[in-house]
Amino acid sequence: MIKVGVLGAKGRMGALTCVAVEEAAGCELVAQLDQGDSLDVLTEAGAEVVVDFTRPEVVMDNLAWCIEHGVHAVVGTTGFDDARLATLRDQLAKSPSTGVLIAPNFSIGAVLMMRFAAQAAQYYESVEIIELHHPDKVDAPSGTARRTAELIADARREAGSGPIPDATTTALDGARGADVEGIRVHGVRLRGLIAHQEVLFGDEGETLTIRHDSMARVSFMAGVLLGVRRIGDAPGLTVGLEHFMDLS
Ligand SMILES: NC(=O)C1=CN([C@@H]2O[C@H](COP(=O)(O)OP(=O)(O)OC[C@H]3O[C@@H](n4cnc5c(N)ncnc54)[C@H](OP(=O)(O)O)[C@@H]3O)[C@@H](O)[C@H]2O)C=CC1
Ligand SMILES: O=C(O)C1=N[C@H](C(=O)O)C[C@H](O)C1
Repeated sequence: MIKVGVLGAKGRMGALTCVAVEEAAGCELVAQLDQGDSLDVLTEAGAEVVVDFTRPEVVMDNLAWCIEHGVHAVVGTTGFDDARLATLRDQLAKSPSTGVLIAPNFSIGAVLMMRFAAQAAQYYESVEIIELHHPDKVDAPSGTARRTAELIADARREAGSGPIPDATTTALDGARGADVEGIRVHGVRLRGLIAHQEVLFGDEGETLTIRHDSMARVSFMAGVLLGVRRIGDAPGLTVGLEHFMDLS
């Protein structure tokens, strides 16, 4: 049995994760912590793996504690940039048997959408990303959109693609979205939505749109459980659930 603790257990994702872990074969839910609870409960309960669905402003402190105490972490919380990932690598170097998975998106379909977008990137002159979420989301653009833009930018660099054409010289603030490594990312917040993304590619005479929709948060649970089951055998830092999936 893998002993699992959940951080952010009263939140939208954390609460669902508690249920998923309780129902999962080979997993035991030993701690459910939220704002104000002491992380020491995790050691008292013998947690081997922690799932973090909290907030970008607290997740780094949670992970520092987990790494220091040799507790593996499966992280859905957003807000990771290169500087944060470098900090985690430094911390993990001092606790070499501990594993941390940072998964911008746990939905299998979203992981595939990112993979397909990276594959398509070299063939198109233009690309833009539209992410659409529920209005209670605290960060923009989404972690998924940032990651997708990074993967597309990497693929374009590798292919030697030129700059994306855009003749705009006059624009209201925000009209052209955020610039993530040269890729324009647009955010929509709309009641009724959960988590959705479109990646639009264009070239002479054709466009390609890759769209993924999470219609319910249960779509993230298979990926969370995959992370929980695999992280104990993956010391160090893993970024992206695709590393635990067979996508060859
Ligand atoms: N990777 C993925 O597949 C997914 C990632 N996410 C990401 O997960 C994160 C959480 O999303 P969501 O569940 O919707 O957000 P919620 O606001 O519903 O949940 C966050 C919870 O964490 C609690 N919390 C805040 N600080 C702490 C702390 N220090 N220790 C423990 N708990 C704390 C919050 O309490 P309080 O409200 O009192 O602050 C709240 O209950 C976001 O970054 C979101 O983008 C979401 C969906 C999928
Ligand atoms: O806050 C959310 O809801 C989601 N957050 C993640 C993100 O920012 O990409 C994953 C998914 O989009 C849902």
